[in-house]
Amino acid sequence: MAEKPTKGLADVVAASTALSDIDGRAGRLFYRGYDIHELAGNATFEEVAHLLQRGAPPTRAELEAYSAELVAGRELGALAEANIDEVAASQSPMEALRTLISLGSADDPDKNSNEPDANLRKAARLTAQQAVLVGRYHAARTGAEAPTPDPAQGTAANLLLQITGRQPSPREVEIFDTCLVLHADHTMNASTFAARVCAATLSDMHSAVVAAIGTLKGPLHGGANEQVMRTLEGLDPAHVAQSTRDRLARGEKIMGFGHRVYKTEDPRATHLRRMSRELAEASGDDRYYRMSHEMEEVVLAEKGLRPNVDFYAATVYHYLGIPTDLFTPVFSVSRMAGWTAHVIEQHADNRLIRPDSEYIGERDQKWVPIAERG
Ligand SMILES: CC(=O)SCCNC(=O)CCNC(=O)[C@H](O)C(C)(C)COP(=O)(O)OP(=O)(O)OC[C@H]1O[C@@H](n2cnc3c(N)ncnc32)[C@H](O)[C@@H]1OP(=O)(O)O
Ligand SMILES: O=C([O-])CC(=O)C(=O)O
Repeated sequence: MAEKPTKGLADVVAASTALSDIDGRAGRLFYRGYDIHELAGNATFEEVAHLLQRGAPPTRAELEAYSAELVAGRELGALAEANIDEVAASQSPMEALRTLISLGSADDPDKNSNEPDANLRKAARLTAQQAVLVGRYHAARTGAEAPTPDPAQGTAANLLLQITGRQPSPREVEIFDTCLVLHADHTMNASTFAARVCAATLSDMHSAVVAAIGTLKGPLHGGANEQVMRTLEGLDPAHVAQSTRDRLARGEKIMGFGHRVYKTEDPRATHLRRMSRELAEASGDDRYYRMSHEMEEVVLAEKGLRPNVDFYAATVYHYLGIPTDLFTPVFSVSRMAGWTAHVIEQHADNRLIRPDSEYIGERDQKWVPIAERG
């Protein structure tokens, strides 16, 4: 008989990885051995994507070559290009990304190969395309002309320009770049696990990231950042504490709090809180930052729960001028670096992922033909 399952696979080690590591008690996160506190504000998203996908921080020449690959990879395939308007008109942002990445596989020159070189090329293209797709989707649904990506600028500057339609300040780009760095990988989170399960059948990288996008979309995972903003927008600033207490008393979950692995502060939240405060002060309207801070104090006092990565990311994105329903898509742009790196890692040392289940249904049933069932 199968063992009792651990609900939600909590504490089950499902894979070996050299990509990221978490010390949940100490509140520490590492990408390939580099502390997130060292990377935040010092490394660019492109450097981190290279680190994850290609195994080491790039030299200057490697970064130039990788950046050129990303620029070339911004070109969408013909099928995605032909359908973007229709998809934008009929699908929400995360649905649309799931569809458009799936369509994009049709035109990917490496679509039929899981070989290491093909996977590296696809990882770069998918990372570049996810950012372009978010900007193009937003332009298509608003009827605006998407600003042409500037080949001299990186992912953060271009994506902010594409979404907001205005040239961001250098500090805004730095902050957004740090957000992308902070969200790039996170051990066996649900979307990465989904990607690895798919890849482990020896399916292709596009299929794996489509599974991951669908998984990130849920409000218990990446979808929480959008819900955080909707909560803040729906709150009366004068009653944040009472309303939060009331919701907790009713047994409701407060989005952006709690984590399966961290038992103390999520180290990414430390940076996001600081950046949220900076942007709030610079904006001249720090209402949402103050409300967030008040919520944080109440949830800690009442439930002992701390903010996760999604909590202060919401107000950072808001102050950067990103529409609320693009918060999770922005997360997916960054996490594409991690998902693709995990697919590469899975394919390099593969075994089918097929756990067991505990059967809790009826046994020894006798089949009654439909004519006798009434
Ligand atoms: C990028 C990311 O994915 S970060 C996570 C984003 N998700 C969210 O912010 C959604 C809100 N948070 C949650 O739902 C959870 O904390 C999760 C999904 C992140 C982790 O889930 P789990 O590890 O399964 O914890 P679980 O949901 O069992 O919670 C344990 C207890 O804390 C409570 N709890 C956990 N999170 C919250 C919360 N945000 N608000 C209120 N109570 C909470 C649960 O109700 C449960 O209480 P109980 O034991 O009295 O029933
Ligand atoms: O690790 C998790 O379960 C969720 C998370 O914080 C992430 O994916 O960044």
